[in-house]
Amino acid sequence: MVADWRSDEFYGQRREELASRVGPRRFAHSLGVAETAAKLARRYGADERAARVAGLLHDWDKGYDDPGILARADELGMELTDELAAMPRVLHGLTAAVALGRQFPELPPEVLTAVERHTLGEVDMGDLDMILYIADALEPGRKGKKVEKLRARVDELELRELFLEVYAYWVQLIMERRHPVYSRTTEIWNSYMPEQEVYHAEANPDPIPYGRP
Ligand SMILES: Nc1ncnc2c1ncn2[C@@H]1O[C@H](COP(=O)(O)OP(=O)(O)O)[C@@H](O)[C@H]1O
Repeated sequence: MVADWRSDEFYGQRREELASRVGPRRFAHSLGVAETAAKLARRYGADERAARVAGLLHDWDKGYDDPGILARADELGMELTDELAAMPRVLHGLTAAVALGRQFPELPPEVLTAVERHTLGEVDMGDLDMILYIADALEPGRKGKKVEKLRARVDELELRELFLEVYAYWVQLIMERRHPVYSRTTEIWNSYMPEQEVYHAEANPDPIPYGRP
């Protein structure tokens, strides 16, 4: 009998399983993400337990190597686009969401969706989706000046603004590392941008009269 997903027992059991699914560094990262997500949930008025559980589980499938994660997606009956099949590093959240949903059907859809979206993001992300995305980037194990700057902005920014700061930082990092960028990244980014005011050129107040000799 599986314990209620909100219980400490459920958390403890998944935590133990996770320790055997990923290496010690990834395990420590997952615990850091869980705690950071819970803090962000408190700060932004979201469900703390859901955030902590999503943080713990987000890298559930990160232990697979590239051929392994492709086989995992296949076993789960997932149909991948050619593009995603060529980017195995981004698949672990997608497979984990499907696998966890089947193994623990009592997990709420918001938790599974947040796990699914934690790497690539998506248009129209919910609060928990954004919280997990941010926590993954800002947990205490992530080092660097930019990460520290972003962490310092948690108190100051609304959730959506903080998410956009972190998303922009990640996309920039991917480009700096000369990695391919997922083709929907621009669509996702643009979906959060306000409608641009259409620029109307002013009529030139001093036009050169057309046809002057
Ligand atoms: N929009 C994107 N396009 C291509 N690759 C991406 C994109 N977003 C994240 N990635 C890559 O996916 C991999 C896994 O990301 P993620 O799970 O967020 O990071 P981590 O493994 O460091 O926790 C990383 O190599 C990251 O650079």
